[in-house]
Amino acid sequence: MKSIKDYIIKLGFIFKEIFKAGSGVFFLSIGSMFITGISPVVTIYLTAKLIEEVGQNVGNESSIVLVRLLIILLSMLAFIVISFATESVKTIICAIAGLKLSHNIENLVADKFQSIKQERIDDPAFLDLHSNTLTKCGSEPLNLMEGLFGMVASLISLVGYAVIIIRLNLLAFLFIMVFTLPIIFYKRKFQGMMFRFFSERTMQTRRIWYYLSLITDPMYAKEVRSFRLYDYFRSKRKESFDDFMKGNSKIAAKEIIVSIVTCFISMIGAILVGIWLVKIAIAGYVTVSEFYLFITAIITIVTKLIGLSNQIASNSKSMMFINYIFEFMQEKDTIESNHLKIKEIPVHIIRFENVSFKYTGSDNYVLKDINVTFNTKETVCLVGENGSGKSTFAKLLLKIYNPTQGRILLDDIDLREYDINELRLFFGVLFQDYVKFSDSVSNCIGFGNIDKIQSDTDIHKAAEITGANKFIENYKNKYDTYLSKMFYNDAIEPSGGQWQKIAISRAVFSDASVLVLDEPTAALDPKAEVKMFDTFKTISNLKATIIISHRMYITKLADKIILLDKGELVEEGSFEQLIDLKKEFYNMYKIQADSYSMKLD
Ligand SMILES: Nc1ncnc2c1ncn2[C@@H]1O[C@H](COP(=O)(O)OP(=O)(O)OP(=O)(O)O)[C@@H](O)[C@H]1O
Repeated sequence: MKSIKDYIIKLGFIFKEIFKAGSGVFFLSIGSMFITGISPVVTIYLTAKLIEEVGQNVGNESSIVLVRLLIILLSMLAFIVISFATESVKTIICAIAGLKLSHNIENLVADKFQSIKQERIDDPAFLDLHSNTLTKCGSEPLNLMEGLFGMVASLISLVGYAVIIIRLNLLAFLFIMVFTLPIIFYKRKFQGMMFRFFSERTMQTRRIWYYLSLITDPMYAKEVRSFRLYDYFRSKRKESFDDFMKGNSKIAAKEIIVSIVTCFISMIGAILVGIWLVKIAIAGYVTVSEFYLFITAIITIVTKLIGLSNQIASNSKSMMFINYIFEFMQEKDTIESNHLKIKEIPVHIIRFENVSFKYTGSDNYVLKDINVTFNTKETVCLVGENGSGKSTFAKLLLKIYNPTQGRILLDDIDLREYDINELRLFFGVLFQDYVKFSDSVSNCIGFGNIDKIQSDTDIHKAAEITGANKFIENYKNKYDTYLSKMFYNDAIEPSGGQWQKIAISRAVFSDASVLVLDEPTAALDPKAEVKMFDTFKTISNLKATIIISHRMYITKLADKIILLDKGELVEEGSFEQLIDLKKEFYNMYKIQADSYSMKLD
């Protein structure tokens, strides 16, 4: 009962979306469904009528007879033309509305995706669902609608044929029906098996796609070619694909055999009833035109029933795929947000209180019992070895993840109490793996604050602060220059360091109170790096800045340095304090300083 209700709810959703995409499709499909449904029955009925009329009027060439025959003939043709025209228009309208429907459902999926927690996005099981949803959300809803209307059309035809056969003999009809039951049952069963196979192999399918992208995506071309990896990834893809096909072919082979056998079984009913019909026709119990009508109905009803079994199976498969969309839309692991606004005060205090964190699926704590307080007048530098947890610290502060234990407080209130959008405006960020947008320079910087993306003066100011203006102004179209050659031939591909300066400009352009910069100088040349040091001085005078860096000289900027080691906060204080402490920070600083004081001769 629950599953029927569930089915109806899902169908209701799909039909609502189809209606939104184009009510014309809906009504045309209903019209076409009726015409397609009754058309074959009407055609054989009119043909039988024509045979009967011709038979009764052999030798009678009166104009009344000729007109009557002509009317029957024209009715047949008119019906064929109308059904063909409706079907053609429906196909065209469906193709257009199908695009719109796919687009609308993709948007719903994208809206939902935006609300999913990062922890869940990191989960491979979620990536399976995500991939299944995205690959099916475009095509399956329309497939289901067309399939259901097609099924109703077949049922209408079947009712017509059933009426004809029942007029002949009810038992003959039941006899035919019983013999077609196996094919309907097994077709549905195999579609279920195929669906389960595809579901279980989603990760393998993703892997096949992953290898394809490695060998075809321009983004990977340089590295794959330089390391001569093409053959390796191609063979890995083939290996995965062959294994996938082995499983797929096994089910398909079984399905072919069972289809042929059940098809023959269905035909047995029709053959037996046909033999009986021939016998009663020879005995003179039915006329020639009735014989034509009945024999055509018997043969066609079986082919229609076989067709219906395919439709039922493919509709149930579509519905199973559509379940992915529903499962995705019902994801509960969404980003929580409360309503609290951030106070408008000159200095905010941020406090990590017994914060520990481990990533989903991992047993290891990446941050362990962190306690630290800093305020937004301070410039904070986070240092530590690779993997010590610096970026994770920043991600918790940005509320991309929540602490596994402990709390992060902003002005003594847990970050979880705040409106998430307030927090997103409060913090500006440069991620280590920042995005290189394919867009104009102006937008690439303006994305730092979408609400004032039109403000060219502020965009230019941000680029001046970071020094990005120097190379931007050399571009022919200045700030209107398109970056990355994804769409335009005359676009510019900035160098690694130039991209980094654009990304820092984006963070600077944000109206954030606190800037979090993760490895902001990693791609800069030595001269640019020294200049960027002055830039950070300027930025940190303008707003609170948290810098994560392996460049120890940057720590001179800091009011507070936090040193992490294997997820633990091991040292904390001003530059002078930590140097005087002569412990780990001192050692790290000294190693780098010594390595830079190389003799020039
Ligand atoms: N999404 C993730 N899922 C699971 N583990 C992760 C994830 N991101 C990072 N880690 C693990 O967390 C640990 C800390 O990583 P993090 O990126 O915070 O270190 P880091 O100090 O910023 O390192 P680096 O200086 O190399 O950038 C590492 O062991 C890393 O493997």
